[in-house]
Amino acid sequence: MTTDQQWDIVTSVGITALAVAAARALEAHREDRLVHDPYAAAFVEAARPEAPMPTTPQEVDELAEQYSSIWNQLEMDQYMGVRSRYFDDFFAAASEAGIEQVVILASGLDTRAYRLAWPAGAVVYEIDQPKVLEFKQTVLEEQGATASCEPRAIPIDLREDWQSALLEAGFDSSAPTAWLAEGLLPYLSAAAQQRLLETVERLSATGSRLAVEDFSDLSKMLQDEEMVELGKQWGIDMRDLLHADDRRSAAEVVGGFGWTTEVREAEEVAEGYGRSLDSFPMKGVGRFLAAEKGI
Ligand SMILES: C[S@@+](CC[C@H](N)C(=O)[O-])C[C@H]1O[C@@H](n2cnc3c(N)ncnc32)[C@H](O)[C@@H]1O
Repeated sequence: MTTDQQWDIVTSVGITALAVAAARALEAHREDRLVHDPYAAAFVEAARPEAPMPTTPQEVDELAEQYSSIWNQLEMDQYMGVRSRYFDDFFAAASEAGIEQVVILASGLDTRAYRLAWPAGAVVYEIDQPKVLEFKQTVLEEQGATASCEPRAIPIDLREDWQSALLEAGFDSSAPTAWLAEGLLPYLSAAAQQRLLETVERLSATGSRLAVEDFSDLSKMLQDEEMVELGKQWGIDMRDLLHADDRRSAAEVVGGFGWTTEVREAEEVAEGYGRSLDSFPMKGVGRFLAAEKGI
């Protein structure tokens, strides 16, 4: 991103959060679904984006002519299902290990705070832009959503001093934390990504865990005309929004802090869930990192 502007749920990078919610809504209709997000479709319905964002297979069919050829080719929902499930499993394992403090960086319309079973006493901090979180809260209230954790919204830009905002909201840096950065890093410059990971390291007690959707080569994504075309339909210029500058992977950075790291290719993770990403255009680009801060 080239400017420090604010955005809402239908503009700039905000609309990518809506698109991800639409993909999760579609996932819920699959017989072999990997996640079920009961609120995803309601977000799309409430936002009324100008670009069509199908949330049911019927809508995909209806929009086939003008839109879904791209949607289908991208197989976005296939990938999002895998990605969502992988990070759901990450949190299940963290809860199992006794971690009760969670921070979701760039939470967007992620509803894990509401749809996952959390241990008693768990607190889930969600950081994103103010208007995105405001929209999310309104829809969740309309839906009567309840959570088994205590969700705490931190409305701030992640390029600003979010550390202070988090601490002011009650974050305990002496307790182990489970962190997530899903669908975030491409929207940060290399320098902002580095600062973000340094802040995570600074705030993490021993035993903390971090999961990241990492990318091997973002420039490959930007060379994909269909991806860029899809962005245009959403009113965004992917080449302006995404940073393809040279950077160290998140695994390299946190590995350098002494964390243990496990990196898995998205295709391999998908196979483990019985799903193929063979025709996914970002093939070989997406990977998932799970890291832990040891003693
Ligand atoms: C593709 S969406 C992913 C949302 C969510 N993590 C998910 O997977 O459903 C990208 C999100 O990153 C947020 N985001 C991007 N840059 C940000 C920044 N500098 N500060 C706060 N949020 C940011 C956007 O507002 C948006 O919600």
